Amino acid sequence: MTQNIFRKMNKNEQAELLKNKFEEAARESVDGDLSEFSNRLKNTLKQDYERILDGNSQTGHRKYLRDVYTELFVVENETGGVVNEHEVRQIEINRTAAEDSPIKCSDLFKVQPDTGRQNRKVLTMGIAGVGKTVSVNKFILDWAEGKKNQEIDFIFPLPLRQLNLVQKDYSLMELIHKYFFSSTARPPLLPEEKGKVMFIFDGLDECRFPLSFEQSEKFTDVHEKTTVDVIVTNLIERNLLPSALIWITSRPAAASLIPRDYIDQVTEVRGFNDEQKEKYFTKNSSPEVAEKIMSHIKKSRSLYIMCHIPVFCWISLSVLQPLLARENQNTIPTTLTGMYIYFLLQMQQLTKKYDGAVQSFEGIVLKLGKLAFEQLQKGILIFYKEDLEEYGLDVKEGLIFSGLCTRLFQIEKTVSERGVYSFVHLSVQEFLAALYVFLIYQHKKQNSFLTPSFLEGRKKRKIKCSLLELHETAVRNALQSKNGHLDLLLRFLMGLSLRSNQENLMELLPTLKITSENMERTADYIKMRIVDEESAEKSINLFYCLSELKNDSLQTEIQRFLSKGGTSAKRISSLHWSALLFVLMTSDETQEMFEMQKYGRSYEDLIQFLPVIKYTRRALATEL
Ligand SMILES: Nc1ncnc2c1ncn2[C@@H]1O[C@H](COP(=O)(O)OP(=O)(O)OP(=O)(O)O)[C@@H](O)[C@H]1O
Repeated sequence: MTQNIFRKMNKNEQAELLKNKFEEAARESVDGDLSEFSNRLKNTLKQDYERILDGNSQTGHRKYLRDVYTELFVVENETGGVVNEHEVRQIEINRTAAEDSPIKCSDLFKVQPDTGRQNRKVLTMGIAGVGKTVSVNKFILDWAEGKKNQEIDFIFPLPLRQLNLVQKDYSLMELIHKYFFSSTARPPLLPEEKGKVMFIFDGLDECRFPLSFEQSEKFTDVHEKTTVDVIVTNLIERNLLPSALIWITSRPAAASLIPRDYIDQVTEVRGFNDEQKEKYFTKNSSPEVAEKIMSHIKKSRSLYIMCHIPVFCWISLSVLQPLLARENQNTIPTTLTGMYIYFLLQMQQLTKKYDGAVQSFEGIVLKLGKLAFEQLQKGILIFYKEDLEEYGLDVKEGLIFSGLCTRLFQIEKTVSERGVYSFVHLSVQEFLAALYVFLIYQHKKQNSFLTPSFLEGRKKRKIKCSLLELHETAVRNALQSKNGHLDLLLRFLMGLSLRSNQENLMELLPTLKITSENMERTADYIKMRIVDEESAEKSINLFYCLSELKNDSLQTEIQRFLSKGGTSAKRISSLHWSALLFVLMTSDETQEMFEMQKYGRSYEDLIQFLPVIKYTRRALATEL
């Protein structure tokens, strides 16, 4: 009004001055607002992210992220190239190649000084328990504490696990308000400048709503209500808030849900390398304990390899720390199954300590195992209250919150106050699933892999099965699975068939009858399947199954073959050939360098050795 009056009075200069002052004040107030909201968000996130569910996630027993955090090995994920050098052809694959170079998560969205380019959308892949969520949490905490990436004004973490629970329609702004600023009357104005706002979608694999990219209509209004899937797809497609940065994490099997065109950079969390494993144990115990643990796990190749997965380090630490303190160290587990049996034993001891014998342990294990097995077969890894109730696990009566379950389960209360449950780790679900399959066989001689509809048609024939038949079905089912979702279950099932493991289980399940069946036929069946198996990953798993059965004859023969100089791999049988690949792929030496000329010199050999070449840092071959 004053401006208009000035103009009417022909005092244009004063009008202009006033206008400029007004605009400046408005700008300052938006900036002030922005930094106030940004600080408020930082405070909220700092509280939410300074502690993590460290493996075993009892409510109230979260650990400080900074206390447990150990640097992870993260790489840019592309394929390797070929380098020529003299008469030796070097094939550099993996880790050392430029495209596979290590990258820090905190640098993922930085402007690159040489090119001036900036990633706007990054997909970070990694297998279960490898540290994706922890990496995301560290990124958020570093930002919230003002340590890194301060050029970003707002970071909004929206884990898919939580978004699954949003059933009503919301606008993007309403969603942000609901999750992050519910205590204020209004949400902030989001800056439109490039790279100022960031959304993090952790756990794409847990997404329970459809993501349809190609057909979806462009949705551009941040204030218009819609369904959560439309918001997510349009943020990724850059229709909604095109200036925003997007970080998505996923297990590999689900990564293809987002077409690669929409992603600027793919990275992979590889877990801990050997040095980082050691650091993890030292940081989470003491140098003496860490040394003992390292020397124990190094004795068993498969445990050592598994420890590149942080969650497995956590399980190893929980199991081995008390065992190594004992005088009698003969009973310390050396196989995967042995480790998980001890893990369950510890859980039971803790349960007794706190709960008394409220529930029959066997009863709970069977219920949990049934849930674990049936849902694993369907690929479901997260559950709601109703899912648990279906298996007789009553949330209301507090069963789930008492002792054992709290230690095996992870409970997340979300904004909607609807609890989401999952096993502390997928491998725990796989172990309990295998235990269930084994116990059902023990009690009823039934094969849990056979569905009721399958059995319907065979009513008149005998339903009782032998352990060999059970093993054969389990192997067949695991080999048929495209994403390997039954691989670990199979390994545990084999391990559970061993007498020594069953003896340890007796402490947990006193009614267990020890099987005295001969495992030779199962081992022969596995060897037969190895010969026919084309996938390197699947054969490796079958070899691990043989290790769980403590049947290492093939490996010993191959080691002997190698120690004799191992020339002309061609003359060995196809079973031994697979064993050779397995031994090479799991040896420390090959990880560093693979000299192919020791085993073959033709192109056919090169093709055959590709799985090994993929695993090694440097592959050497003479001119082919
Ligand atoms: N960098 C790390 N330092 C210390 N411990 C870690 C680290 N990363 C992971 N862990 C341990 O491993 C557990 C699982 O990690 P995380 O939840 O990040 O795995 P993930 O890759 O997100 O797995 P999923 O796909 O199953 O969700 C953590 O609870 C923690 O105990």
